[in-house]
Amino acid sequence: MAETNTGGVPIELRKVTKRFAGSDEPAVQELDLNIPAGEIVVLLGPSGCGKTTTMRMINRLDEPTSGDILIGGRSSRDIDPDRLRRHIGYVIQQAGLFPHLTVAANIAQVPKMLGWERDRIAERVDELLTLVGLEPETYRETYPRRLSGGQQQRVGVARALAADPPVLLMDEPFGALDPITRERLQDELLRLQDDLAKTIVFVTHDVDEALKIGDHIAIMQRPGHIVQYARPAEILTNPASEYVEQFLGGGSSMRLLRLTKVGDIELDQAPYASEDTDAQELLTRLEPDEHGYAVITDGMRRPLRWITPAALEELRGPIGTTGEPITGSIGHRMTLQDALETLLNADTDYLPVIGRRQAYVGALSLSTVQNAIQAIKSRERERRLRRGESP
Ligand SMILES: Nc1ncnc2c1ncn2[C@@H]1O[C@H](COP(=O)(O)OP(=O)(O)OP(=O)(O)O)[C@@H](O)[C@H]1O
Repeated sequence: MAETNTGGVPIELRKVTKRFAGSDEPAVQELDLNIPAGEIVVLLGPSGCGKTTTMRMINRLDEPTSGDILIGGRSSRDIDPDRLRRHIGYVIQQAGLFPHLTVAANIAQVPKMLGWERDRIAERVDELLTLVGLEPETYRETYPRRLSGGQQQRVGVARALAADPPVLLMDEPFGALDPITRERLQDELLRLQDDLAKTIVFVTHDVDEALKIGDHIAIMQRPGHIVQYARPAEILTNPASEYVEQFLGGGSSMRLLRLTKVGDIELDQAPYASEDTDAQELLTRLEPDEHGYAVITDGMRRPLRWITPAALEELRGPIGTTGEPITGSIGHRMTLQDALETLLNADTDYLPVIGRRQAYVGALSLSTVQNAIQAIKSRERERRLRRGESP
């Protein structure tokens, strides 16, 4: 897998303008954009705002009318276009696979152009098929028409990654897929990116896709310029203009539930203690706290049991194995939405939240989530008030 571990390079667009012959307004106008190495940057905006043109200028499928594009610090004008495209993977809607070539031959295109040995290519094809979740034995010799849309898209991603390019351009890659396949491929792209750390420019006009996939999002407006460039949470809580707000549409609170990680909200700090803690000592910590329970943990602070004040009152000496076993937990990286779902299906009204190495970091109940939602809403209200709009 050594070859799939090359990280990305930064891309910088400096006052890039593109005018197509015969059009009055430019497709892209004096666009500045810094794309950090190893990040996914999403270009988001309505049809015709210049997303695709911006992307096509990065690999020189379109040439800028003016301005400069630096890739890894080098002006793209100084790089031969063919060479440039071999170092930039490109994934488009409906994959764009060659129908008369097998899956393996489709993936092998760039390595072949680079003159790789047959064995090396074959090995790479199998490695990539596995990477994108397709069994090489089954799919290697298949033709694209026999694959589902999702499978074709996976092959498209494998093909783009073939020569391990530092940059991937993805133009609405999941646009033609059904919602379930689309979500699955988004998840897999994020999982892949955890290992590969490519610089990815991703075009979409789907707000939810952008919020989920992007490390940063550039919201574009016609004619071809950026109105806000920020992290997803910042865009939701602090849209730069009414245009951005309208483009995002309603439901920002629900979106924040999907975006916010459990570890980022204020958790219920129920006290915890190990089994050898004196029961009466733990009781003194519990009462003034107004918490109805404490968490008993092992030596690594992993949660074992719940214990109530009533149970502690009966006890003298160490707590030992008293208490009710904890049957579930919530990971600190879970989204609030998933945590809510887990809570609603749990046997208890609260669940421990575990952080690194499964250590207890706090507890979550419906009211903790409700408080977090309220905090999000009041931030939104404040923002509207500041702008002089009615709350
Ligand atoms: N080859 C071309 N010749 C002339 N005009 C073009 C060409 N390509 C794009 N345009 C124009 O440039 C503008 C931006 O187009 P572009 O495809 O970049 O937008 P987009 O945001 O990607 O839109 P969509 O979401 O519909 O793909 C549009 O007005 C489009 O008509």
